[in-house]
Amino acid sequence: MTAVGIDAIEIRSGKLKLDLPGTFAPQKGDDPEKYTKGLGLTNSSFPDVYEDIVTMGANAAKRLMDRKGLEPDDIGRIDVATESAFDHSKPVSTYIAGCLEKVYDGDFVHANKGERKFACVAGTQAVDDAYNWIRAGRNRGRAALVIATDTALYARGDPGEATQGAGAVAMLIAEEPSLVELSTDQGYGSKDETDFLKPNQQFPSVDGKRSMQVYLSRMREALEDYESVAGKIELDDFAYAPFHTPFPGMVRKAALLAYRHVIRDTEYEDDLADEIGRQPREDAYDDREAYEEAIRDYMDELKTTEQYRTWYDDAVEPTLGLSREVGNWYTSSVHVARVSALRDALERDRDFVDETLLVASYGSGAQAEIHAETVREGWRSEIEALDIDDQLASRYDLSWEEYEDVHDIHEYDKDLEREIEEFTAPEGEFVFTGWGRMNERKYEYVE
Ligand SMILES: CC(=O)SCCNC(=O)CCNC(=O)[C@H](O)C(C)(C)COP(=O)(O)OP(=O)(O)OC[C@H]1O[C@@H](n2cnc3c(N)ncnc32)[C@H](O)[C@@H]1OP(=O)(O)O
Repeated sequence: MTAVGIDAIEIRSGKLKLDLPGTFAPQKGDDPEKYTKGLGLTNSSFPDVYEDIVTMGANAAKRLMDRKGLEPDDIGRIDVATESAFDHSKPVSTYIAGCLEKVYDGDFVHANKGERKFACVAGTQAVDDAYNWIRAGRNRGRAALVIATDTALYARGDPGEATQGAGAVAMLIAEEPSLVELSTDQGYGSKDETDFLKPNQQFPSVDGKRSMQVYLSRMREALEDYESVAGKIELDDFAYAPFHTPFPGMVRKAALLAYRHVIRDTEYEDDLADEIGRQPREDAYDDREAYEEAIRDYMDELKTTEQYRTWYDDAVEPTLGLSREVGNWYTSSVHVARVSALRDALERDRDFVDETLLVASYGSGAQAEIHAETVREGWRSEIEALDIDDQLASRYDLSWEEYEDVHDIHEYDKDLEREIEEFTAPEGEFVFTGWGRMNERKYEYVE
């Protein structure tokens, strides 16, 4: 079977940053370590006044197309995943295609365009759609452009305000990919939940604590479903496990739960038995409450063991590198985690071809998806080509007053937008220039 997967990837960060321990924590009267140690975040990427989901997505896509030497005719499909759309009818992919057509000779007239919605898991779903389109033989030799893009902002004062972010990831899905091959084994955990939603509003309604529980429950179901098709997960089979990362502290919880599940009835559990005992089994307890308390005690001990720490430090911690610096990017967050893992492999000069990643995506509302990917020959040059370090280093560091000014314009309030000056000077990029006659948003390319 011809390999299908991610051929190339580009990341575009918002050009501003909010320093969480330095700028945000003092204003909230919080200990800075709540952010750096508790949530695991140092900075949030933030969009400048001329940036939004279209500009970030188009800028990521343009860099990808230029680097890979692609013309519009090479692309048969453009799918955008976002939770931050500003239109209920016209998909963001049409705006992004319109931007790209300003700078390329050809056009995307014969490309199928769409928009995927299921909170943060939509980015992975769009990758799946592209994969299925190619597998079905409907691509006519062309590749798919998948763009996950979000301005992940919360209402001022919401606890989620600490986990904001803004950025886009563009991925080229193609046959014989350079970066990773996707496997057909997938597991899902999906239920109707009311934990995080945006009913006709740009900033979300969130039950933060509940959303964390829902994340863990759906992940467990997805893991069980994955094992039902792919067989029991062996810890040593996976080099890294990138998770959807709203904030690294969430992944810390999910990884511990996943580890407990995976080692049950294995030699890893046996090896730990002398130190912390065996995992509680439900049938040994009179009621669910006592069982759950025993599980919590076991997990508290498990996370301190050298065996667990070693696995976590090798397979999970390296996936969090970029997230700590950029915050939650919703639909692209798990794709940023994958890049962090591959960057770690590069830094450590790992011989990495044919290694496997276990990728765990999640979207509120709620659905988790878990699948495996295999690293391909071209991974090293793809990861070396990223310029994300330069982007992060050149972000404009917002003061508290500037943050307060700029935050609300990304709720797409037209009156506010005219009043606020940009913080950075655009160069060689797509920018938002204002609203049109039919309330459409307008864009230009600035040389
Ligand atoms: C959108 C999605 O992807 S859904 C899945 C995840 N959900 C979200 O991201 C929803 C948006 N986020 C939120 O609503 C909020 O940020 C929340 C609910 C996650 C956390 O908000 P708060 O209630 O303000 O934070 P909380 O008091 O729980 O502190 C966060 C962590 O920092 C720890 N902490 C607090 N102070 C400190 C400190 N001084 N030093 C070290 N750690 C600290 C807390 O113990 C907690 O860690 P724990 O959960 O392991 O105990």
